Amino acid sequence: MVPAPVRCDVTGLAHGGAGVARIDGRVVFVAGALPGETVLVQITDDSRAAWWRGHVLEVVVPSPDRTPVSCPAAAAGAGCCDLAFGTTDGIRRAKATIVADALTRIGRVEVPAGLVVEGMPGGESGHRWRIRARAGVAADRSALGFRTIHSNAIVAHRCAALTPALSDALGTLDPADLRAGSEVIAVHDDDDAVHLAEVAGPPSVRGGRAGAQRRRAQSGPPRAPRVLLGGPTARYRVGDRTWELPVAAFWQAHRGAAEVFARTAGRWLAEWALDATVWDLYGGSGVFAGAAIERGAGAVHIVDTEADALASARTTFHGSPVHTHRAAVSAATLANLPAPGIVVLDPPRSGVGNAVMDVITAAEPAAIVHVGCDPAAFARDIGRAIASGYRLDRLKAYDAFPLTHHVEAMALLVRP
Ligand SMILES: C[S@@+](CC[C@H](N)C(=O)[O-])C[C@H]1O[C@@H](n2cnc3c(N)ncnc32)[C@H](O)[C@@H]1O
Repeated sequence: MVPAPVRCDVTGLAHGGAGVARIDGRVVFVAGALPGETVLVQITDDSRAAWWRGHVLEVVVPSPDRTPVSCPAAAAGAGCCDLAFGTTDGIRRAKATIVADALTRIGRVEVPAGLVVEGMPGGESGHRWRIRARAGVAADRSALGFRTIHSNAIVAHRCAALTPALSDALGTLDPADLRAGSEVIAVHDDDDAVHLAEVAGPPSVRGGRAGAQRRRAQSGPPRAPRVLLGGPTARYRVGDRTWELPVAAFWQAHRGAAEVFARTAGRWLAEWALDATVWDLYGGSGVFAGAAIERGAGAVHIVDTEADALASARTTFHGSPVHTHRAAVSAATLANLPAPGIVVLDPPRSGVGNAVMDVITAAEPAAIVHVGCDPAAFARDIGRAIASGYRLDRLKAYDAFPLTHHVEAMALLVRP
């Protein structure tokens, strides 16, 4: 039986973007709610004893930070911009609380007072973003657009996070020319060029392994990216340095992100960088390697699993003391590197993990910079380093994914 709607007060925002409320002492994560609001909630998942999930049916008392939904695709149900119904300042305040709470609760870290989530150059939406976005192709190839939350249905509205040029380019595609289960990667690069490429969508959308095999037999999604517009590679710049990368390869989504993160890391590391050996772990094409080289590093070792990113780094850093290692970051990989003076970590959402953090702290670099896009994993890693004797010297958080619940945090850890 569907539970009756419940009225409740929302006290905070959880990592993941849902409002946090309590019903009879039980935590309820409420999608579509902002801190400070009173809402009528439809419970959608009451299967656990500790917490439930629900979504807003009606806002009874709105937060002063509530706005009309600023992303047309999100307003139509797409999962792209999940917090496009809040003011920039209000959402940033909530994200700062999420980062600080994670550090305190999970990392057991004393967080400096007044942590703010800083804005990025280029504004909150559309205009002048360098963005890499994925749009899905409907199973019956009738539509191209963004997937709705919790379903594979497609919403063919513009997403506010995309540059107008990207939205316009996506609008020129005829989904009937694409393959069912595909996704389109859209990139607006630093030459102002727009690139679109068709790639295979995630297995859940394609129907799992069996579905993928069946569709491949019926000319399913392409195995390698298929260029639809522009070229196979995109060009990105940080300072005077240029990278050329396949369109589907990783690059920071926000136009300002690579520059801002590299500048912050470079400033933080200046004290130790001269002639230092630097590990740039999860280093991709070497954005942080560039910051270290600029500060006079003696040698930089980039470790990453992606061949394309490392090939691009070798071209960009030709003639510089930058070495690439195609491997998963692990105790075994790190054992083969020369001892570091500095370590930079920019892992995927899962973070670094205790085992690798222990290897890094045991190598006793003077400074560690951690860049994390998942507050919980970031907090766990920072807490682990502090438990091994490091001190949190600097902490920053950036609104690198405006209109969404995502946030990027950076920490400098030093050996006292
Ligand atoms: C958040 S990106 C950062 C890339 C780079 N620092 C940048 O700013 O462009 C994370 C990187 O980790 C890499 N990666 C993911 N899992 C990995 C693993 N287990 N070992 C090494 N690299 C990994 C990905 O290929 C990706 O390049």
